[in-house]
Amino acid sequence: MSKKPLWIRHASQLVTLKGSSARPLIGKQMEQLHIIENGSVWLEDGLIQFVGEDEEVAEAYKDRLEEAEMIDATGKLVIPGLVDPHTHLVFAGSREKEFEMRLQGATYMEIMNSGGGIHATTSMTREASYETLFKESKQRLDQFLLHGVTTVEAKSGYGLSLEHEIKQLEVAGKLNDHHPIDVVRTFMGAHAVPFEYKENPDRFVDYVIEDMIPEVASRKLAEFNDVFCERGVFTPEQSKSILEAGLKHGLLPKIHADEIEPYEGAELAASIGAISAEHLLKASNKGIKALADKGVIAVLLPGTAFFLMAESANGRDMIDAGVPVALSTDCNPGSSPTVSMPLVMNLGCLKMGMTPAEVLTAATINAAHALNRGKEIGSIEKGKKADITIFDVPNYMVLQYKYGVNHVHSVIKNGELIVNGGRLVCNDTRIPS
Ligand SMILES: N=CN[C@@H](CCC(=O)O)C(=O)O
Ligand SMILES: [Zn+2]
Repeated sequence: MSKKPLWIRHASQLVTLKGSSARPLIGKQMEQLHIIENGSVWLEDGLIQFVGEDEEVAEAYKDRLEEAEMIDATGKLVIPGLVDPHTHLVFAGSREKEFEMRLQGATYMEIMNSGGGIHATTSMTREASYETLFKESKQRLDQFLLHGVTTVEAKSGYGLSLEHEIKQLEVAGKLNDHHPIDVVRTFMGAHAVPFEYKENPDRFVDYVIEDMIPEVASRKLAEFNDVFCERGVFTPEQSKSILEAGLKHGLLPKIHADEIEPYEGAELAASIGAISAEHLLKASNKGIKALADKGVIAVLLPGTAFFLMAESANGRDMIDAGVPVALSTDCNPGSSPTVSMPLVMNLGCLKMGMTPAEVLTAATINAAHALNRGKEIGSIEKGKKADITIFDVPNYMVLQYKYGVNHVHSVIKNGELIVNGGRLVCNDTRIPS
């Protein structure tokens, strides 16, 4: 943790998103960014200490101004560090051949059912050593940082056996310990039925419930429990038992729901009290209403829809129905091999009818709530972690308008400048190569 205070000054726009730490923003609230012009923030001891107009901060710290390292944000946009609440960060290998097959007409499920897809990455991840998994995943984390992200979720689910699920979760834990980005772990043993259980999927469900969940929970390897509820993967009944078993062991439920077909996944998320329902491309109106009624956060993944050449989830309708919406990359080797939250925000506007203000809310404070961290991150307010991203654009509208460009100028994590001028400042000994 830096001893010197950091003083960010003269932001053309400082987007604070203040007042939203208790619960995610819904409806019109998602447009209320609480912007300060000529904004300034004082960061010290890893926390945000003071937020205001430049003169206010200068006055408050007038006896200590000389002590601080100053960042001049003139002409720049300053926002809370981006939060990515749905990734499959830890995996080995890549699947570019499947990409080509899909371009030639094969579908995601056809590839998976013929032994590719999640199964292919499971084989590569099982075979990879701990060190290889760490190295490949760490490179992705560096890329996330360069795209302005300061917290990511990481799901397991490419091990599909206790030994290999634990290996993935341990790698994610080590990344959290050694990399500036905070890595929040989700157990997803129910990501697919592995080959060895193909003839008896219910036995695999029992294995997840009786062996995997208790071990993962007792070793505190994850905070959340997720399941791929989709026709041909896990049924709503199987998903329910897996999520209930997790709850009994203190793992909060998340769910991959209604991605390829309508399957009442959103309804299940609401009835079980999941913290979030994710994907939702095919969620029914009834399901969307249930999410709104129960305050379940919809984590939407427009990069996945784009990459699968499918129609995006209807973010506009969900916001209008009162569902709290968050955005995420879904970073994974099959359906969304991207690390770019800025691109995901662009797609939120272009493909889901969300406004530039709504996508910012969805990628910061609402994403923080989807990770049960609304009180610590996601807005620029006194007492929160000093996680901040600075873009080389004068306002938040330009960030969405000039799409396809990485506008990140600086990233500050826990009060330390980690990315400067668009480059990793690699004098940090916590980042092993
Ligand atoms: N849909 C299920 N799981 C991942 C994809 C995993 C993969 O294809 O490797 C997702 O969220 O998109
Ligand atoms: Zn996913």
